[in-house]
Amino acid sequence: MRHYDAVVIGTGPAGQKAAIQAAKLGKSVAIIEKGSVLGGAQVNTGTVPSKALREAAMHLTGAGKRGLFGESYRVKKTITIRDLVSVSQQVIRNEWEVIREQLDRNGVDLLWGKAHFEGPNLVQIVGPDHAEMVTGDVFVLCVGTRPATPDHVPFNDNNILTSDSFLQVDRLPRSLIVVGGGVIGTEYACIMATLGVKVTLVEGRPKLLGFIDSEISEALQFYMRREGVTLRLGEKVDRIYEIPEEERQNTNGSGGPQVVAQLESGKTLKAECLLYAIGRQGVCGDLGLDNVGVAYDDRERLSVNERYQTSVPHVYAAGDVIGFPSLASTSMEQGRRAMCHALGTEIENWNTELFPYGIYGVPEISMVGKTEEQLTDEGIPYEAGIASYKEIARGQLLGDEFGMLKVLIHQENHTILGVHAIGSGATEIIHIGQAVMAHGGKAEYFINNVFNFPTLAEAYKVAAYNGLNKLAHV
Ligand SMILES: Cc1cc2nc3c(=O)[nH]c(=O)nc-3n(C[C@H](O)[C@H](O)[C@H](O)COP(=O)(O)OP(=O)(O)OC[C@H]3O[C@@H](n4cnc5c(N)ncnc54)[C@H](O)[C@@H]3O)c2cc1C
Ligand SMILES: NC(=O)c1ccc[n+]([C@@H]2O[C@H](COP(=O)([O-])OP(=O)(O)OC[C@H]3O[C@@H](n4cnc5c(N)ncnc54)[C@H](O)[C@@H]3O)[C@@H](O)[C@H]2O)c1
Repeated sequence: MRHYDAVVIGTGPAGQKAAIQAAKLGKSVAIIEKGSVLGGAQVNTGTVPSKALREAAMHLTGAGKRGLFGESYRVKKTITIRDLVSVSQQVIRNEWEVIREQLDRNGVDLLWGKAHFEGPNLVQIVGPDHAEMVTGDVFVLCVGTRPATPDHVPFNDNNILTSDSFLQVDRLPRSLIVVGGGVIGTEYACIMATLGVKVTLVEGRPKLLGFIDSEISEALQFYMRREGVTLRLGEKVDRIYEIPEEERQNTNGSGGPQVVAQLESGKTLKAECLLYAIGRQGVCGDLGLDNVGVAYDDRERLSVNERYQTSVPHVYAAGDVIGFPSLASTSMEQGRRAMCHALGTEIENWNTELFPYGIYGVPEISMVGKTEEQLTDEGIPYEAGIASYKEIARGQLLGDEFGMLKVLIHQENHTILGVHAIGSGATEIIHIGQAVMAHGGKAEYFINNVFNFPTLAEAYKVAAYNGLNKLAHV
């Protein structure tokens, strides 16, 4: 039986970085994967395919360039699912190779099969054609999540779909109901609307993306409505069912409605497909955690302390399995930090407050730090400095007249408390604000330093002037 200093379960972003960190610290490490491919949700069903789909949609429809070339600008008249999928498959294959090479290069043992704890330090791995046992001193559980699929929704892989099965659909539906205005629902609603699909989004709360700054979500909602998306906010779905085939053919013909969503308010929505995206569910139930003494909640997720340690000291967890924010970006860093602590290597920064969020809707959104609502609730005095992309030469060059950057500035000491961006490059330029915040920088930093011209980064300077000018008049 092989013994390892560290054993990681799951090859998603959390697991990859945990395993490589152990190898870099000179430890023997194994990583276990139950699927047939590497990379978890990030590479196969989540981040990469959805972003590849978005890039393809943006490129093929010319969206984002319409401010420059006119509303009717379109690169390709008819877009097939093949156009979209081919881009995504190429990127996914490349990611598999990159992960494989990184693991090999660092001497991480990759063990294929489903991991199951047989004792506190003993794991059985059952693969497609073999089974083996390994022991480990420390474990990092990075098993991720799967889409929540409540029993009352008749999922069928054809027209009532989760975000996993949505990627397998071989046609572009003419109409789509999206249930859930969280990150997945919002991103796919935007992508599909860009492709010309008639989208209706139902969200139980009064706004999309509950955790983002309200001004930004209002701007997003305005843009989505302008692109033809119907938003049913503050509404919940009561019942979802397929229209029987006979009725469909008799009344609608092909491409017509196939699915009905009845809302609690009494409204009836019909569309060719429905995407159900109301959150994700853990997969800890069949890990054998009873044999270790680690408990999981009713959604099969794990609780950890600030060092990513479960209630059993040698067992750590990172990534989606520990809940919010459930991002590939944060999962990687959680995995790395968990492994460092497990192997007795302290790292300097345990701060999670500057973890950024990137939401790849159309338009793109990003944030770091506090929202206006949080600052108000916490009684922190601030002023908002705003730059509209209309005032930025690069915004004009890109044809993005809609974007904006908002910098929240402490009223007294002028430190930066939060940065919120919507529009082209939002997920990139956010890191400028993040770096300044990490170093305790003030709004004056943006005024007193020169930025390349023309860049979107210039928006920081304009926002800082705007905020400080307002403060001068307080
Ligand atoms: C549609 C969609 C879009 C997304 N877009 C973004 C985005 O743009 N940016 C972003 O930052 N995040 C995004 N995310 C979130 C991101 O994909 C996840 O946060 C990330 O993949 C979580 O990483 P993880 O390592 O925790 O788990 P996962 O990536 O889920 O990987 C877990 C791995 O563990 C394996 N596993 C599970 N149980 C066992 C077992 N018993 N034995 C062996 N192996 C096991 C699984 O097979 C899987 O490979 C998106 C998610 C979705 C669904
Ligand atoms: N760009 C990114 O970083 C990215 C992209 C996609 C997904 N993800 C991650 O994937 C995870 C899952 O995303 P998600 O969007 O499925 O979940 P979520 O929890 O973010 O959002 C679910 C939404 O559904 C709503 N809802 C719940 N029940 C409802 C009902 N019956 N009717 C109408 N609305 C209802 C909730 O109010 C909530 O807004 C998230 O944690 C997210 O971080 C990240």
